[in-house]
Amino acid sequence: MRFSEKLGFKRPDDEAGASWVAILMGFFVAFGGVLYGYDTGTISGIMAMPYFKNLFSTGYRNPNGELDITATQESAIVSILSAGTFFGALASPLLADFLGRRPALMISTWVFNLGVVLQTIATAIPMFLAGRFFAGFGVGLISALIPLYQSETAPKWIRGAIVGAYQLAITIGLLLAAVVNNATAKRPDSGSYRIPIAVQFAWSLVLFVGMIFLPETPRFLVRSGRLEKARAALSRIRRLSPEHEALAAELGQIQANLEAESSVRKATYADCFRRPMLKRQFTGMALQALQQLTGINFIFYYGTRYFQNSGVSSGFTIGMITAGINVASTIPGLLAIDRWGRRPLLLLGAVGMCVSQLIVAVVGTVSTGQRPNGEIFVKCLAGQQAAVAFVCIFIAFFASTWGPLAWVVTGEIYPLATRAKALSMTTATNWLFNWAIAYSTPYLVNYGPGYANLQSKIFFVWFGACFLCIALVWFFIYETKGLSLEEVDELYAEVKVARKSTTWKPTPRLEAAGSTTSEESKDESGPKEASPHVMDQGVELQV
Ligand SMILES: OC[C@H]1O[C@](O)(CO)[C@@H](O)[C@@H]1O
Repeated sequence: MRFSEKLGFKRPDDEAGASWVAILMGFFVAFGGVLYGYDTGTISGIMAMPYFKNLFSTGYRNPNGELDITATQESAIVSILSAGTFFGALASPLLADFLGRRPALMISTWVFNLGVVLQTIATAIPMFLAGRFFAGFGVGLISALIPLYQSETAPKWIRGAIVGAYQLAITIGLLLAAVVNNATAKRPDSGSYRIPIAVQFAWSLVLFVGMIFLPETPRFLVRSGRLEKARAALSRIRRLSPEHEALAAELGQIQANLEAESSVRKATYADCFRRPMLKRQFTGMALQALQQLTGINFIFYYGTRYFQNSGVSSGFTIGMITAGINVASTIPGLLAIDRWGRRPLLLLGAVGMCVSQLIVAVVGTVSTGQRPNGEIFVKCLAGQQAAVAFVCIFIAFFASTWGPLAWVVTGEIYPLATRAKALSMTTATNWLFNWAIAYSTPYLVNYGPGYANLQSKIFFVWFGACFLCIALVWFFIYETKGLSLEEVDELYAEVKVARKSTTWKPTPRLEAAGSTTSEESKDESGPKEASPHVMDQGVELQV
């Protein structure tokens, strides 16, 4: 029995050539998620480092009398990265379609490196902010290009796990950030924060060097009219000679797919918000917005400082524990996605997160007090420890469900006609809310004029959002486990109530009509020669 079969994946018998090269390629580029996770994760610890606070302070002293950065500066430093990422993600199609997926990825690593250099040499906030913006822009480009590269090269039967591996890499990046921060935090010099920043260069170098050896995607090469290069790339990926008939057949499929795509008149952005697409567009954007509003990044961006303020001895240690739980819990989630299904997992995750956040909010609030100068003190250490434990439980629920599933579900609910546009908007929604949380939480949490001083009560906000997560899944998430993209279209057309989708079975129409085999119909890259649903969708959408 193959290793992949032991893990529950089933490779179709008729798949041509080797799949391990494509799988390795997919997993290798997933490594780019480390840049994303590390870059977003490192800042929490950096802002808590005494050397950093001293160097970048513009004279403000915190309630403990230490030189510090203000909440306004803190929010600018954290959120400018997400702003850069938002624009980077939107700009990615320009590079990817013009130069190709591979050069686009390689260039992105250098945009990122520019940001790393600026942050490392900065001694004042404006240059540090510029560095964060460029690093963010690079991460935004990479965050959109990696799933694109993966989807154009991954074998269909293991694509979910490969896309999920990208989320796993994000969590590994967050963990690496916590470990490196922890290792340097006690240094008395500028190395305390400069080393964690400069280290990112290594991750981006790994991606850059790796990309030198990986091929361009055959799909992009066909699209840009370079058939012979596409044949060569495919022959490398499938381990078949360029003359092999299976290779010619696959190239033919790619061409037929592209022709089917271009025969559907391009849908506009406005079409995504009209019936029959409106429900799916809303579902995807709400899913991504709520994934952020669960409060996950409050923990990863501000966790170290928050736990320090709450009197729990080492915020850095807790940062490592939370990041470790995040990685470990993502793995069972990936293995469960194609077995349990999307709806049960998302529902379980939403209920688990909701209960944990409520407990953290109540226990965290009653076990701390605040002095008139704004300083937080611990009234009940056991209560604080319990709150930290429930933060960990919350992370485990998030990482095994909403973390990967937000990407998996948004990747599979859109029809070919609107898919690229719909997806770019849902991804941008994730970054927009990421930014909003990074920007607003210091104002909401901290003490001082103009600040809401919510402290632990902020967890009531995340609790409210997790409650909305339950409602979203119940009323809007359709079960798409094991369905091809065409069947997902059929499902949305036939089933009006989301919870009834779990008992829906696709009609065997495609097989009966002989237009495609059952394995072909599961190809997420879209229908082949007879592409009835693409055409149906084109007519249905009036595009
Ligand atoms: O694992 C946590 C990480 O996952 C994401 O939500 C992306 O899916 C990030 O915004 C967050 O930092």
